[in-house]
Amino acid sequence: MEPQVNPGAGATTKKKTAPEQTLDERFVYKDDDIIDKAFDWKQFTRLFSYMKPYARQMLPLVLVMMVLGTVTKLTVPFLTSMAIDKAIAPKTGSPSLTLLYTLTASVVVLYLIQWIAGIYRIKFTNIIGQRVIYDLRSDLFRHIQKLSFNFFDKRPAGSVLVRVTNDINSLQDLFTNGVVNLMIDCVQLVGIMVILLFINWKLGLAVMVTVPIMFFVSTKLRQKIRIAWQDVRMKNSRINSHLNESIQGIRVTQAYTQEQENMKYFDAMNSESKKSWDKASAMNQAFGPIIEITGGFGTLILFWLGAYLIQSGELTVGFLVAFSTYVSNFWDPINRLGQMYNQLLVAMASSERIFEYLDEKPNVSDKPGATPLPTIQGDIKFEKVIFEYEKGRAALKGIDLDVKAGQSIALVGHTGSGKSTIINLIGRFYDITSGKITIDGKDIRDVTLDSLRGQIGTVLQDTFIFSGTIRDNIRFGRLDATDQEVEEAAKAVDAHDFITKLPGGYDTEVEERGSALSMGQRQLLSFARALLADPRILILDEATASIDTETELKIQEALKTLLQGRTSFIVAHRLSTIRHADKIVVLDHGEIKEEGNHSELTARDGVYNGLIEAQFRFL
Ligand SMILES: Nc1ncnc2c1ncn2[C@@H]1O[C@H](COP(=O)(O)OP(=O)(O)OP(=O)(O)O)[C@@H](O)[C@H]1O
Repeated sequence: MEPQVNPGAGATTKKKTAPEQTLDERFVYKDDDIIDKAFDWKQFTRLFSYMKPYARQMLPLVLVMMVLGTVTKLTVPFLTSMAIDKAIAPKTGSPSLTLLYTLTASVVVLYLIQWIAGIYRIKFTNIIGQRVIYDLRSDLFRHIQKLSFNFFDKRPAGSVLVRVTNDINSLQDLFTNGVVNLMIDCVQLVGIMVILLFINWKLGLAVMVTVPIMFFVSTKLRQKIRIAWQDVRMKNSRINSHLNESIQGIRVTQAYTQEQENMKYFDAMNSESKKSWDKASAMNQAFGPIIEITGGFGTLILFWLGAYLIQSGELTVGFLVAFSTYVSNFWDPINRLGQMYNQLLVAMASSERIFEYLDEKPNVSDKPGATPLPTIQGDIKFEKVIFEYEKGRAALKGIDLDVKAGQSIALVGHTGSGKSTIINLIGRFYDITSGKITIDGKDIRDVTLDSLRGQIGTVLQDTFIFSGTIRDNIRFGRLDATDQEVEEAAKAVDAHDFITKLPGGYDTEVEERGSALSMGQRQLLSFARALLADPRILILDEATASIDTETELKIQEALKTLLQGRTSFIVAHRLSTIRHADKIVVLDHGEIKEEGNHSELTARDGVYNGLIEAQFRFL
């Protein structure tokens, strides 16, 4: 059977065994594109409010250039008609070469002005466009950075990326060319209409009969073309998602020899993309001839009626030539207006997606009147804390915990028992559903987020290394730290040795996510980073991956340095860490089952003992 690609979100969820499953059921990518979107004034004004800061300064210049360009353009056919009627074939008297030269020279000057006005118009509009896009992109990035974990839980990174890149880019055209072209076309259209009616109203009206037809054809057909191209974009976006996933998961794919299977799906998507591209491009090709035929119909009327009017003496040959030039200048703006309208609708869809993110409120934020948290001593208390990621499914079911300043707490429990949830709540990355968490007696919801998180150091299991130098990565803990402080922190956690052995020492550039460093090295770097930040509370999600004994010992020593004098919560995976903790909290399905230090808990022969036995029986 031909593999089918998924029709987007909402693909069947019926349970099937693997052999029955089609590829479209295996890979489900949420389609992010709004295919068709009606024009919305409110959104349009909001979008254009981004132009406001630059409009006063730049728009008058653009308008002057635009008027200059249009007036010169519309004057040329008039001079041509004069050249024919007055200089080349005058009704009375002989042809005048002097007049012809003068008119030709004037036309050259007009073209020159038109050209210069065009250059400056494009320059100024580009400046406006680029600044608007810059502001929009910054706003969106600034806002996304403030959004809560909850927002990112629900959205794949790819879809967020597409909004910051593709959707913003699709507005670029509108701001750089679209708006100004729209104004130029409107001015030109009105100008030409007035001139046509002025030269000969009968001929003018006759030619304009084709305008509504032309406008209708142009708008309708363009709409179809736009939807076809949107479809192409959507198919390509699915290819991107699959590509992204395939590259990220390439190690697993190769380890399980799933390359063929992935290829089949990719081929199916690729051919769907090609099909939709063929369709869109065929429509595009049909557009030109249809517009030309409609235009030809207008020209036919023009020459047929024009010839008649010349015979009856109501029109001169020169004016007929000028008329035909105006008419051909007439189709372009009409044609472009249809295009512009469609461009506007595409922009509407993009801006809707951008504004949806901009309007998204972080669900964890400073409450009105929140005060900065004074320097923390380190007492932490959980009182009857209940937390649900999703309504009705409690991840923590009434946690009571009393931690004294300087104590180290090891959180243990089976997978999914709520260990990571507890540490996420201390930094208020999620707000609790009910109960209370206090630090030094202050409810963490009453203090500002910055002052709270600024005093908590976090070391996650999957240490995130940013692209940049080793030094930059350590300094991420405290941006104003001196080079010496960076090195002291590295020495304290025993990372100095391996860093100095790297080709560039502290200035070695690490690739994105630090893939060139070993797990243990990355851990040590993150310890140095946390030590530099010198937080009163330390949260540590211990790495699960096993490392060699030597590094293990180094990490244990580094950990001791790091934990000294701080209140710490460790999601512990190593027996040595657990043993040294002041208090071990054993979690089970979101509840605390046991609490105490290692010797107390082992003496009890309860859940802890069973857990230790199951996890560390190989030790
Ligand atoms: N972002 C999330 N959205 C919805 N549910 C979540 C989310 N994160 C965790 N959960 C659920 O909350 C419960 C507790 O998860 P948590 O990550 O705290 O467990 P854990 O003890 O840290 O597990 P592990 O040892 O595997 O890391 C689990 O049932 C999990 O499915």
